Amino acid sequence: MAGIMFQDITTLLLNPKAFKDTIDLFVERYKGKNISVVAGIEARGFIFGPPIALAIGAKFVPLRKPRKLPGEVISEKYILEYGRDCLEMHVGAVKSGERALVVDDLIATGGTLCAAMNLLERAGAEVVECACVIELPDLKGRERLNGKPLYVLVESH
Ligand SMILES: O=P(O)(O)OC[C@H]1O[C@H](OP(=O)(O)OP(=O)(O)O)[C@H](O)[C@@H]1O
Ligand SMILES: Nc1ncnc2[nH]cnc12
Repeated sequence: MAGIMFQDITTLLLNPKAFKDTIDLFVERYKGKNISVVAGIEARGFIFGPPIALAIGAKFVPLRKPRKLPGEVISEKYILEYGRDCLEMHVGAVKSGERALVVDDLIATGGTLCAAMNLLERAGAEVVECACVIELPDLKGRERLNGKPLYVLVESH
């Protein structure tokens, strides 16, 4: 993609110690926080979300691109650094009042995380925090999260 400095997490996955250390940092932060839902964003949030969910005893809820989930869904459209897209979540996956963590690999403009939080909040969940491995702070994605806390492991300028 012309003009985009693509941040690739696949090299991290090739190093089992680095991958485990990454997951452990999130698990240390979120265990014992009464979080019952880890929502992961397709596609790269599906890599980091499930191991965190298993370690803290939460269910994993996939937030998917359109027309991938077989059941009834709610949808949120959003705009990102290189186009527009939409996220969907199964109706009934999350109950009203549940405490949720949203996980993705990276925040750029924040549009994706904003759409994810909207889906969870429409289902009545309380989003406790968003967690990403990488933040691109120059794109000011944090400002689109309506004051919701965002935890990241590294910033890339
Ligand atoms: O903060 P934003 O500007 O919304 O961008 C961040 C999103 O962009 C990337 O996913 P992408 O939409 O490229 O999809 P993919 O994971 O399926 O490759 C990344 O994994 C985040 O989900
Ligand atoms: N620069 C970037 N690198 C990787 N994933 C992205 N998603 C949005 N912007 C991105």
